[in-house]
Amino acid sequence: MRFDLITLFPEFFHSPLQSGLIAKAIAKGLAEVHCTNPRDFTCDRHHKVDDEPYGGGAGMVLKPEPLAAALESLPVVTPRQVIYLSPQGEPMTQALFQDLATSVEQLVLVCGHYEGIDERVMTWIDREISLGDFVLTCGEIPALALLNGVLRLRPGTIGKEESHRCDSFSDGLLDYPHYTRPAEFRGLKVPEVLLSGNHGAIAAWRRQQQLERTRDRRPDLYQAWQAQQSDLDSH
Ligand SMILES: Nc1nonc1C(=O)NC1CCNCC1
Repeated sequence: MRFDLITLFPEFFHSPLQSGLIAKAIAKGLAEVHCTNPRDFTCDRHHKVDDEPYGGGAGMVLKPEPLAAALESLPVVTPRQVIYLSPQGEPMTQALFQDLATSVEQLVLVCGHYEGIDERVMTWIDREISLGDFVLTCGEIPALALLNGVLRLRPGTIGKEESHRCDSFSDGLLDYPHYTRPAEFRGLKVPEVLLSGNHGAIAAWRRQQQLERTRDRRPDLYQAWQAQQSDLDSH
């Protein structure tokens, strides 16, 4: 899988792509990551990538020429999607990551800055995606989150030490609590059932924990899960 990051700050990605499972996946050749800086596609002596907004107002807007030139400079690997990261996009979910991990071989991620990009650049964009309903200083953080979440789902990225099982969102519920040695820590004990060796009881306890946590913390997810269950029960 090829990731192309359109970014004014390629150095932002150096460290996070050099550690952990993502670095291992890249080293194993499961993915290649390329950064392209729109500033390299400017023609003026100041290498201008942004300008004042038409219609006035605060802030700056990323100019269309450098972004379009950067996008057009990329090799094309199909199937591909060109994604603009912005708060106006569809929200990132595990289902969206699953979709991208299984449907494309190239992901181009355009990282926004300032007030945003000139709307005419949307001509080159397939999909707008948001990390969440908040505003950051840069689109690189959402781009990194998306790269991480999608590459994690590609075969070979996570081994037996971590399974996609914990993608509890994939079954619509939050994850259950986890414990490891020691059995007692500062007077805090591990739930007895987890020490029982009774795999049926352990599975039932974990499922119950998922349901209770989702009900208490994310009523929106819980409601959707209940609706999904009633659909399944009625078929
Ligand atoms: N939330 C977000 N999901 O994707 N991008 C997001 C974001 O906040 N981008 C910033 C918006 C203001 N300009 C700099 C980039």
